[in-house]
Amino acid sequence: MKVLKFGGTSVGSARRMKNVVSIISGGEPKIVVLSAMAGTTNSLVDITRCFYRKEVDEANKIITRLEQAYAGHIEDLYTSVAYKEKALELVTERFNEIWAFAGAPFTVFDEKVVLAQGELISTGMMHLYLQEQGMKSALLPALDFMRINADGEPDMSYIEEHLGKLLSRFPDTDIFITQGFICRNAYGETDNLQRGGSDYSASLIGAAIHASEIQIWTDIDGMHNNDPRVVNHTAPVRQLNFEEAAKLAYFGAKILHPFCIRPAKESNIPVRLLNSLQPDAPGTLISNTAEKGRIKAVAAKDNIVFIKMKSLNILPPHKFLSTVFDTFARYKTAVDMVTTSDIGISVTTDNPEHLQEIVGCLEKYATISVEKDMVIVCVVGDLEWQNVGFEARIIDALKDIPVRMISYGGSSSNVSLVMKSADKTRALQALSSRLFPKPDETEAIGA
Ligand SMILES: Nc1ncnc2c1ncn2[C@@H]1O[C@H](COP(=O)(O)OP(=O)(O)O)[C@@H](O)[C@H]1O
Ligand SMILES: N[C@@H](CC(=O)OP(=O)(O)O)C(=O)O
Repeated sequence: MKVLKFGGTSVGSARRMKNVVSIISGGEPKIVVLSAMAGTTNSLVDITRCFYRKEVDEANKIITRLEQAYAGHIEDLYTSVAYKEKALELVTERFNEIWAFAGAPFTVFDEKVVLAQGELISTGMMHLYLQEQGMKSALLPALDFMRINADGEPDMSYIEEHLGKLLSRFPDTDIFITQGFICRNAYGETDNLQRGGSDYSASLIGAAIHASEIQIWTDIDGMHNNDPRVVNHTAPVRQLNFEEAAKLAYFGAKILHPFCIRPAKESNIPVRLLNSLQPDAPGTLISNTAEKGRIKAVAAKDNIVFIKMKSLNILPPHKFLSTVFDTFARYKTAVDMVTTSDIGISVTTDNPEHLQEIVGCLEKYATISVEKDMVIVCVVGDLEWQNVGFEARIIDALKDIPVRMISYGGSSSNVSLVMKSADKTRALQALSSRLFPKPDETEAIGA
């Protein structure tokens, strides 16, 4: 069985939904994971903000606009009056759930319920459309099997058991539709896997059912060798190993959710990134096959804070390092990159929530400077240290750009560099020109 995930852009209109149906019809049995229609979750986030601020009129406006948009989608998607009515009933029920919060005290639990509506609507609409087309499908409610534990980690044994039971109820069905993104937490409340989390849902489902392949269908022909929103003439990378893909996702390649690779890697299930607008394009295959000696791609992670700590020599060097890391750990603040010297340590984080407290604790032992609006630019590929030359090419590409910190050696699949956000575009373009000189192929190291 395969798992096919279609993102918000792939189900973003009636036409796009019909296109998804042409992709999922026929072939072997599959679980189809859908995101909310494009823009819906952002609108739901806006609605929750209004609810928190008690801006009922503004919330009403956004809800009404969204509800009208769905009325239009229903008109475009279904042919018969009977199915249009059924769909309208389904969508109205979901919107009533949202309306019920207007004007009432609003909590974080309510927020999760509002955010869940987008995926509940898109999957309900798809299921009805398949019925109208005479195609047999089953709707698997993600809230009945997708669960995270008290630490926010997926509860794999629960997912396996409950998904298995649900699937066994439909022995003659080949198309199963389910929601991405949404789940229940350890207390049984509606929760989610964080923004963009439908990829993660697909990968967890794939691992739970030991799928033969996980396909992530989006609006671009696979992972490109640089961010296509920033750089012109990027090209798809045909093959990545799990580690390279995980690094790119973690360091900002938006096409994949950062957590999505781990379950697939642990179960050794290939992940294919495909374009729902060009279903025959080969896309990118992510597996444990490594291609030797190639720089594969560049990605950038925004909103990074750079923290430089110069020791006041109050603590011995070994104690200084452990005190720094203990302090970050106490405030549950992960660091992305670290460099040390004889007198100090520099780190980066994407989580500034407790930065003031952390700096307050460490100021007794170090002179600290904090720089915001930084970016991590990450070059990914087979960068084994014996493959001489790759560092020189990266540094050469960035020769005109001030680089705040460089990190290599923690893994041999990436070199990461910290710089100001204002220099990101220039840096990504320079790296593309130097590392991938031709638009349709990546360059071998040393070539
Ligand atoms: N390295 C990259 N390769 C491909 N796409 C990328 C990359 N970096 C950023 N993107 C962006 O990711 C987008 C697809 O991800 P996303 O918007 O989450 O899709 P979906 O709506 O299908 O979930 C692409 O349209 C592209 O602009
Ligand atoms: N709808 C959710 C989950 C998701 O993964 O969406 P997409 O696949 O469109 O990035 C979000 O917008 O965060």
